[in-house]
Amino acid sequence: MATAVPAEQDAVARSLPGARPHGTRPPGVLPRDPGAGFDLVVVGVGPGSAGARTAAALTAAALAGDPYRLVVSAGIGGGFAPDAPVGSLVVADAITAADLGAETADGFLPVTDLGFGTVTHRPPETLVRDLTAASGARRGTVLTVSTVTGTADRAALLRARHPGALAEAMEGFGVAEAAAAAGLPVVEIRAVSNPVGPRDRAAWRIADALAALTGGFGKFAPVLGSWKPYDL
Ligand SMILES: O=C(O)c1cccc(C(=O)CC[C@H]2O[C@@H](n3cnc4c(=O)[nH]cnc43)[C@H](O)[C@@H]2O)c1
Repeated sequence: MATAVPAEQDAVARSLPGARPHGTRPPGVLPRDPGAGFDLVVVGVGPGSAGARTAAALTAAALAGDPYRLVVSAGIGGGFAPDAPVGSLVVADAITAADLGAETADGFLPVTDLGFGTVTHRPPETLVRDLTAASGARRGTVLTVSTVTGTADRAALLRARHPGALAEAMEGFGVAEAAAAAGLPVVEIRAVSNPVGPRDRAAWRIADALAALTGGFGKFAPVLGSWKPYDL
């Protein structure tokens, strides 16, 4: 379970009583209580830090002979109005790097158009379906940005480029790249703290979003714990 900051980790952990910080679980110990199958990692803000720290955690677990089977990127995020209001939960059916590419005179080109890499990771459909059914969370694209959107024009441009986008945050694509490199499925879950648009940091409803994250994980945990990758 990768979160950017400790406050997000605490919000998730409140619904996963047996969860532990990454690296503290003795290899091979079978979980006995709900939540005990989850490890928590603070991966920092932004896709670079998130990717590096997630990759390090996945590699360490694999080398210890106790590899992970699913990677979850979770935290607060901005929501595109009116579809993802403040306090709502979004489960990503696509995790897309929104600004990974090149500006040209004719507009933005994703790196895939330049012949490199990928810009979207898709969480397993059955997992997205079961998480949304269990919680009432919305499903849609979650964009990963390196710069928080701060104007209505930029929000409109992102939505035009990504019509399925419900939310933006700063870590999902980095976490997903690390998961893909390790051959693991990934999902991203965001609780909306602010609308994507003109910057008004004072209006971010962080406490409400963290509470929504805690409430959501009470419903997500059984699904995440029992999900089998039969549709990969
Ligand atoms: O100040 C606090 O108490 C606090 C508690 C929890 C989290 C924070 C953060 O500032 C987390 C930054 C984190 O949030 C994501 N985020 C939230 N809104 C947006 C947005 O509109 N656009 C992009 N990212 C957003 C992001 O993933 C950051 O890593 C503070």
